[in-house]
Amino acid sequence: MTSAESTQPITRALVSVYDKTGLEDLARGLHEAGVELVSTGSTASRIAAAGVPVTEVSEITGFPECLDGRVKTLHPRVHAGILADRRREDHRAQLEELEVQPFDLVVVNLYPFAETVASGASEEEIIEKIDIGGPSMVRAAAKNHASVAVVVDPLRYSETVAAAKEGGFTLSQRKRLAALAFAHTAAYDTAVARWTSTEFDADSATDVPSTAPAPGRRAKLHFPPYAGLALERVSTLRYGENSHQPAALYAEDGAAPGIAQAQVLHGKAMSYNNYVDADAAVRTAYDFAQPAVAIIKHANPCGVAVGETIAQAHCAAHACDPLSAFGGVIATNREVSAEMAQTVSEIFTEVIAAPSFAPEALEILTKKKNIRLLQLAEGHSRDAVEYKQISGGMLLQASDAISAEGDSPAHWKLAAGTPADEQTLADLEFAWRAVRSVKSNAILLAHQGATVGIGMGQVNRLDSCRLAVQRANTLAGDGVERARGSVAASDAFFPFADGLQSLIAAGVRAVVQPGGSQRDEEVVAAASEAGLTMYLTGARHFFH
Ligand SMILES: NC(=O)c1ncn([C@@H]2O[C@H](COP(=O)(O)O)[C@@H](O)[C@H]2O)c1NC=O
Repeated sequence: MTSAESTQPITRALVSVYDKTGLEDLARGLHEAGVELVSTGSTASRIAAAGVPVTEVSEITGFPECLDGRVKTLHPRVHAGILADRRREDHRAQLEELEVQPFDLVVVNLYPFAETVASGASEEEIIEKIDIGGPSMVRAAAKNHASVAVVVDPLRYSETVAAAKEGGFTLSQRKRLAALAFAHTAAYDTAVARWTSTEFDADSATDVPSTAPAPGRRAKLHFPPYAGLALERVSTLRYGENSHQPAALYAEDGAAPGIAQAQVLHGKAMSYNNYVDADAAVRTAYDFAQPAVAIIKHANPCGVAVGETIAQAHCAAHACDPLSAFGGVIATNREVSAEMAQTVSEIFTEVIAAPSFAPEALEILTKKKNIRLLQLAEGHSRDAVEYKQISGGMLLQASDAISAEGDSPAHWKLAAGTPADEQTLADLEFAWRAVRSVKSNAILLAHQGATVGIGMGQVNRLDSCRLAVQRANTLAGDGVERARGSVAASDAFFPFADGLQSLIAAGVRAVVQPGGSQRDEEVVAAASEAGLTMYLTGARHFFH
């Protein structure tokens, strides 16, 4: 806005709001500014009860609000008053001829459609909460921003009153309000279209999977013909993956609270890569019921561990690969304690993402100006469906998740060797949960609830096995061969026995893998011959 811009005085306002927050103050303020108020049913009652003069919309239309509120403002006397372009002589003349008085301001907020769906209401109740008259007025006013200001958010009432008292909004302010209003109705309609597409167009929806699901996994998920997204910018970022890529963070309307909704408690602004790694780290840590820590570099874990305490889990995760943990992104599934904070304060760390930080932990960590502390939103979770952009479109799939039933050892099949003892089985379960956070092809070696060697992102499984062994035996830098006596998890089946042979040669004593290869027999025979315990899960956890 430039100071030279002229304003459009506000003399008459149409107010129709479901959410009555701040309504009395708005009405009083507008009245003090000399604005005449016109309003619908219960909005008008609230304004009148506050002692502010108001005209019922039915007096203007000469038609009663009817059909349980389905028709209130849907009338030419209302819409002509909003849509007349007052810059045009012919529009002004028509208003006069039709005896329609124009509106300068429209204040509307809509029926709570998404909230009604989320509440588990019946179809009938949900349908009644599809607002028709509200979006019509909002869109009309936004289109006619040349003459009308539109306000859809109670947070803007005080600036609206201030504008009314100072001669109205400028054109650039009205344009900005119009853009916000169109975004508001677009997000509203997206929610309605997604719901109707899911509920009413189920016949053309695709059901997945076509094969029988593993135990505990979702049998069916609808992919409706329409899957609109409403994204709202949270912040612009310094840059994207690289410094020549401009970037921004958006939050999805109606999504489960995730990393996009987390709060930065301390430190510099989060970068694009920080967000990507924090998301991967939290996904990993939240796969465990016990206190767990994941340390991530470039979207891959360089250490994952569980422990009696979060500090123990952190020490064990860090010990896996201290070299790579430098500059890492850490996530916990428990409050960060003072003890953990003390240890982390001595290691260069980019981000700690956690459900909460103990006050003493905050005191220690906020002394480090370069570390970012990210507090996860209450009820942090992942959406049931995930999106992956490809050129020209988007792939949607049910999010991969650890299933309490399907991924539990109770459902595994012993394919080779003797049944694992309790500790070995616990380590195998830990390794199986952790491996799903490693980019494929993934081989993960673990011992006593901690990773000891991770072979990530290789284009063949043999290399992943070799990498996991080599990293287990060298990264701690103390000459101890940590692969020996460890257990291994493989995110997908072994297509040949060679990868498994390299694990056996390194002294791995038990393996968990999905099975299902054409050469399973060969792989199982190699395990049996080596006296190796091998479990088959029947489920795969590729991660790209
Ligand atoms: N049908 C109509 O003509 C109509 N006009 C306005 N509304 C909505 O009615 C609500 C306000 O109604 P009330 O003032 O009665 O609480 C607002 O959320 C507004 O968006 C309407 N309701 C739904 O479509």
